[in-house]
Amino acid sequence: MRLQVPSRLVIASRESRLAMWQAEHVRARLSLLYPQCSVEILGMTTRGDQILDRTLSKVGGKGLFVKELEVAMAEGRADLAVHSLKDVPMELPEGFALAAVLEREDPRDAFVSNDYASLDELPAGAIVGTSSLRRQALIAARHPHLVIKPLRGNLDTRLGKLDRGDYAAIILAAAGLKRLGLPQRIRAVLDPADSLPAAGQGAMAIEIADRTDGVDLVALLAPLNHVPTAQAVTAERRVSKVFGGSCQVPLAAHATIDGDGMHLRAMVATPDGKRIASAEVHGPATDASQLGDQVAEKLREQDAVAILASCLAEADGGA
Ligand SMILES: NCc1[nH]cc(CCC(=O)O)c1CC(=O)O
Repeated sequence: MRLQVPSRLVIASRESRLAMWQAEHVRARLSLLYPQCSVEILGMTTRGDQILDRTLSKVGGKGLFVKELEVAMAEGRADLAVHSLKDVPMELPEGFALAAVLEREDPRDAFVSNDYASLDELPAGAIVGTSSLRRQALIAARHPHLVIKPLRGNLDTRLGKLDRGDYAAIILAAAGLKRLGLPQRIRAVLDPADSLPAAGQGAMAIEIADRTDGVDLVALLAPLNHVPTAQAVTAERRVSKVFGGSCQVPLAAHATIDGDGMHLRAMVATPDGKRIASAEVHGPATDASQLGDQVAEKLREQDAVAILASCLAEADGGA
């Protein structure tokens, strides 16, 4: 059966440099696949981009970065949205779906500093910037002598705050720095054994809305879907979903694929890093969701629910 290729496709994207790079990457690949189709990018500002003064977990979480793009699709102003998968809520609203997950970039966290080469080199009291509760908990657990301060904004804003001297070092996703052509800013990549990545970190996803015009976007986007990455992030996001599916808790889930096999590791912690539960499972990559459930079950056996309950209580009290 021949695919019906529309004459025009519009990609909705946030306007940060990273989001635009990602949208342009998808645009270029679709243009190569479907030269007869004009692929355009519609840039837009989201609430998540506007609210820069508060920790994201306190103002509504991940959905803030995707809502406006979904509205554009629902209103027919865009056909697809390109996201950093890490920012996509575990459950999409009715009528939306992820159509493809692209091959993952480096999923690790990166240590960025102008003065120090690694977390181990930082002196007691040094200020480390991150707004991720996961990174905060993991740093606090291993480096209790460091001071963690919130750091928001897009990548350029965050690097600017480091360069201005507000922090001794900051932690960012290696993937974003690499995509923006800034790999030289990475002084050290953190070993996933020490800093287990967030679910979906380093992967891009394409979201679509249900439509009635007969255009099969899932089929059109299929060549961009990278099966091992899709399997890995299915397992990771399953763990996240089991534990509430928000970014309001320190939770990590990271899967690697070797041939047909998957190795899934996951962790939950209190924000101060004093209590950590971690677990891992191995199994067939095709059983991604079940592996996610299994690792979640192991975390539960280590009191994960109580650990997360204590940090949710803290978030409520600290507003
Ligand atoms: N929450 C912000 C965000 N969402 C995706 C990335 C980086 C790229 C990626 O993980 O794909 C970042 C920046 C960061 O965590 O430093």
